[in-house]
Order: sequence, then C-alpha cells, then structure tokens
Amino acid sequence: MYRTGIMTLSDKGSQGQREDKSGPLIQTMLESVGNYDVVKTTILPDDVDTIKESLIAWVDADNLDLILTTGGTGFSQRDWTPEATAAVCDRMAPGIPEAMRYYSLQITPKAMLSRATAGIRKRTLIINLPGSPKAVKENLEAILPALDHGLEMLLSSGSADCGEPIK
Ligand SMILES: Nc1ncnc2c1ncn2[C@@H]1O[C@H](COP(=O)(O)OP(=O)(O)OP(=O)(O)O)[C@@H](O)[C@H]1O
Ligand SMILES: Nc1nc2c(c(=O)[nH]1)N[C@H]1C(S)=C(S)[C@@H](COP(=O)(O)O)O[C@H]1N2
Repeated sequence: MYRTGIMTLSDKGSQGQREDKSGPLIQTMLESVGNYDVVKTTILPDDVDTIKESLIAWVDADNLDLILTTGGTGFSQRDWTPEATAAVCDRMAPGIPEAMRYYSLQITPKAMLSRATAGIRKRTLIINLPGSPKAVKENLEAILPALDHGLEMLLSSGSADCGEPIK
C-alpha cells in the first residue's frame, strides 16, 4: 500500500466558502484502485510558503510515498502550486504533466491552461492536479495506469522491471 497524502489548495475551500469535492474525489479514485492508503488530507489557502512548508512536512516528517495536490495550477494571481512544488523537489518528473495535458487536450483546449508539475523529493512523488472535480477525474485517469510502476521504481532499492505489462 502506498502511503498517500491529498492536499487541496483553494482559498475558498480553506475558508469554508465552498465544499471541497476534489480532495474526496481523488481519495475515492485511488481507493478504488486498491493499493493506495490515504493517510493525510488537508485543505490549505493558495499561499506559496504554506504549501512549501506542508509539502516538506509530509515528506520529511511523515514519509509519505505519494502526495497529490489539487488546485492552484492556473494563471490567476494566487495560483502558485507548481512553483511551490518545484521549489521542494530534488528531481522533476515532466512526463507526468506531459501525459496529463496530452490526454486532457483531447477533451478540452483549456487543458493547456494547467501549469501542473510533478517531481520527487527524497522518496516521495509529488503530483499537481488542477482544481475542478472534472479536471481532477480526467487528469488522474490519465496517469493512474503508470503510477504504481513509478512508485515501485522510486521505493525499490534495486531497479524495477519496466517490462511488466501495464494493468
Ligand atoms: N476543491 C474544489 N472542490 C470543488 N470544486 C472546485 C474545487 N476547486 C475548484 N473547483 C471548481 O473549479 C472552478 C475553478 O477552480 P479555481 O481553482 O479557479 O477556483 P476559484 O474558486 O477561482 O479559487 P479557489 O478555489 O482558489 O478559492 C471553481 O469555480 C469551482 O467550481
Ligand atoms: N482534463 C482537464 N484538464 C483541465 C481542465 C478540465 O476541465 N479538464 N480545466 C482546465 C482549466 S479551465 C484550468 S484554468 C486549469 C488550471 O486549473 P486550476 O487553476 O484549478 O488548477 O486546468 C485545466 N485542466
């Protein structure tokens, strides 16, 4: 089971002005796959320092395997999730957002407006998803088929076998 955290980044959500539907949707989708154990969830405002501090704590103190963020990837003045993520990562994983946008652009041209990124801090994979529940579903759907193999590589001491067929 991959120890997973879900971080919702939304000014309205953090102030109780809107029900967070995206965080719970991520949890439901992951739990339906079976090998993800959601051990941490939070709703935070779109504040870059708060996001950085929380990501660092979930990696360095809580040793999560996977962190999924939702929200704050667009162009508005308060959208800084990708910058906070890149600032705390040791290595970036550009193929993950490339796959999300490739898949999503076949659904809506607005997919190009997500600046979502992904990267690795220590032994934790951090992935940004956009904010709306629709975007969460479509972006997560795009990456789930390869996600467990990525985590297997990240967490194994040797090399994971890339020849296994994707489930
Ligand atoms: N966590 C969420 N739960 C439910 N709906 C959301 C969530 N995040 C975004 N949405 C939906 O997607 C739309 C666009 O998201 P966006 O991130 O631009 O939200 P916002 O309301 O402008 O700002 P913020 O969520 O940061 O306060 C929102 O108007 C809302 O309908
Ligand atoms: N698959 C998919 N990706 C999507 C969308 C969507 O509806 N479906 N919405 C886009 C829109 S409208 C925006 S503004 C960006 C950024 O969203 P965020 O600011 O809520 O993170 O994600 C984009 N990615």
